[in-house]
Amino acid sequence: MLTRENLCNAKRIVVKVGTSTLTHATGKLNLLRIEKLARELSDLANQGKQIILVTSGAVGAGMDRLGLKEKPKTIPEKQAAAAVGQGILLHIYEKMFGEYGQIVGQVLLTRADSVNRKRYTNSRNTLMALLNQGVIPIINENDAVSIDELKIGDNDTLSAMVASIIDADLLIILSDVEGVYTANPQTDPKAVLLSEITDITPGIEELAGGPGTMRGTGGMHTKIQAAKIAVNSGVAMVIATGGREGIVREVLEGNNIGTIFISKENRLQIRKRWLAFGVSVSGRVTVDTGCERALLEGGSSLLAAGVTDVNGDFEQGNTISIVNEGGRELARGITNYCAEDVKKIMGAHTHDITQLLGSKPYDEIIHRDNLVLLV
Ligand SMILES: Nc1ncnc2c1ncn2[C@@H]1O[C@H](COP(=O)(O)OP(=O)(O)O)[C@@H](O)[C@H]1O
Ligand SMILES: N[C@@H](CCC(=O)OP(=O)(O)O)C(=O)O
Repeated sequence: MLTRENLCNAKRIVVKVGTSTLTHATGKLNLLRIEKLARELSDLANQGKQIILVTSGAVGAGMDRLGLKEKPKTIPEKQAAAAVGQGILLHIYEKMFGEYGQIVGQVLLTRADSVNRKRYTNSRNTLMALLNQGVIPIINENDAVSIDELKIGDNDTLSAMVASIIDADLLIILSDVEGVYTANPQTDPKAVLLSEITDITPGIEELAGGPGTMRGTGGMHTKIQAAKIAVNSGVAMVIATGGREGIVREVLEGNNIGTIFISKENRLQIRKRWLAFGVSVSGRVTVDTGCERALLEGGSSLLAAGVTDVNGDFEQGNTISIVNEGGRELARGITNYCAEDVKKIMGAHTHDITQLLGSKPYDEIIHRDNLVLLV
């Protein structure tokens, strides 16, 4: 397990850099910063580390080239900006990494590449092949073509999914803020930096606000969601400022900077990681405390008797979240019943399902084999 003291042992490292770090307040690319990042990551690759860069900035770079002062409002306009900007970004990375003799390869992903298990495995194989040849994959969401339903939507989540897919040791998210504060430091001067988070409780999730600038996308909220994916996949995560030169090296030296999220000791099996994080969540069921205990401590399947509420319009076969009465997400899994049927059978005993629905195709709403615990 990685802690600050042994971060230097991280071998496979995903670094995510946000638009707020890659651009100036003018909206133009911060070339000096990109150059320094390329130099630092190339040097780490020279040391034998396997580095993956997840970069935002396509929409920002495209907006600048197209002379747009505000973020495009319609999806096609945003996609057009991304199409223009992605080329610019890659051209610059290719040039700057090339200065240090480092080969890079562009990989553009969408949710479709993880929803389907074959494509999930294929993405992993491609990335591993690049790493095995000493290439730094440069990843972004394929914004120009991804449709709403199959969008990952933000690169914090994308970077955590990538880290999960390739069994990374560490994910470093570089932003325009030092780490997670007790409140948004841009609006609350009394906010205090949290150095270490061992448990992502609902309280921690509540601290996280939206983006700091109109250039950023998800703010701290998506970074905390990303941390949930990372730690449950056995990947430690650090949020740190991308504004400081040498920041990645400092993190790896174990300096007390930014916020570290300690990963769970047991990495989920790959199928369970795919189930929990590759697929979109289509709805939510709330369970009572007895059911919570049975799931967490008893290794049980989810039965109708423990369900107290249903949200969302999910179908049989969709992935749904199981939350406790305090709203904490306990698990995710593939449901055997659609939302309408769960509403009819919630609170009922298994032997009453036939009477309530006219048939009972399954005893459990989610079978244990198709369920992943997240706490
Ligand atoms: N609790 C918090 N701690 C730190 N930053 C926060 C918090 N809540 C909201 N934020 C905001 O999140 C911003 C970083 O996210 P974002 O603007 O999306 O940047 P990026 O482009 O790096 O993803 C910070 O600048 C800050 O304004
Ligand atoms: N894929 C988009 C970035 C999405 C995103 O999450 O942006 P950010 O919050 O700046 O990391 C782009 O390249 O513009």
